[in-house]
Amino acid sequence: MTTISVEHVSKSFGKVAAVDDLSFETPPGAITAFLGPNGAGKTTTLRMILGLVTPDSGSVTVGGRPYRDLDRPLRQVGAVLEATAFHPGLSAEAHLRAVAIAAGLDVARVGQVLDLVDLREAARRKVRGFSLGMRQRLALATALLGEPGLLILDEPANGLDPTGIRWLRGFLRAYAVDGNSVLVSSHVLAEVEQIADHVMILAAGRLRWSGPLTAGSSLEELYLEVAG
Ligand SMILES: Nc1ncnc2c1ncn2[C@@H]1O[C@H](COP(=O)(O)OP(=O)(O)OP(=O)(O)O)[C@@H](O)[C@H]1O
Repeated sequence: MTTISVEHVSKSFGKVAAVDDLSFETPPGAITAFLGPNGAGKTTTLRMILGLVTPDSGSVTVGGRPYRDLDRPLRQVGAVLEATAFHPGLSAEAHLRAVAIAAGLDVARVGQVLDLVDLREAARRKVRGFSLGMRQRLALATALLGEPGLLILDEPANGLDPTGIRWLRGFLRAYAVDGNSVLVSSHVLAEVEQIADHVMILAAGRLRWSGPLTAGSSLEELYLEVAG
């Protein structure tokens, strides 16, 4: 069970306090949504969890250890951050094979993840011709290669068509039901209401609200009250 633990974390860029004394733990086996206005510090926090940004103070661990100290990170954490870059001249399949080989994962997993994200038919096409939604699916396939217990997704529904959004919802629910954890950052409150078990609302780098989503109460009202 891979839990994220953030303890008294702060990060400034020059005079901007992007994250200010932030503490939280993600509940295991659940879908947690990370919400907040533009510039609230969500992406900075996700990047600190993944060891891409170093906090000025505090501690960030995944399954009890800093991300950079994980022995086989792709087996523990799958991440899709914004603007995921692929080599445009590679096919989806070649991209996935390259990542699998580099990470010491079984290449047989490539076919499985292509099926999981429903990209099998486009597997041999060059990524340069992929739509935004297809890129999202490929990014998710890449994140799933190591069968991680934790998925971290930044705006995963961005670019997906309505069928794709429904598919993503079902996929993430099944993934969480299997005992895995999902942390998803989003601005689409209607989508979050349908998908999340637990919500964290960040504003100006601080956690303003955290708790389970309760049926019948309006997330939009709560969000506007807390962060608006
Ligand atoms: N590399 C950086 N250099 C300078 N400032 C940065 C950097 N990264 C983030 N910031 C600043 O830190 C603050 C938090 O940004 P962050 O991207 O974490 O917000 P966010 O909640 O993800 O916003 P959005 O919803 O718009 O994606 C912003 O004021 C942003 O300009």
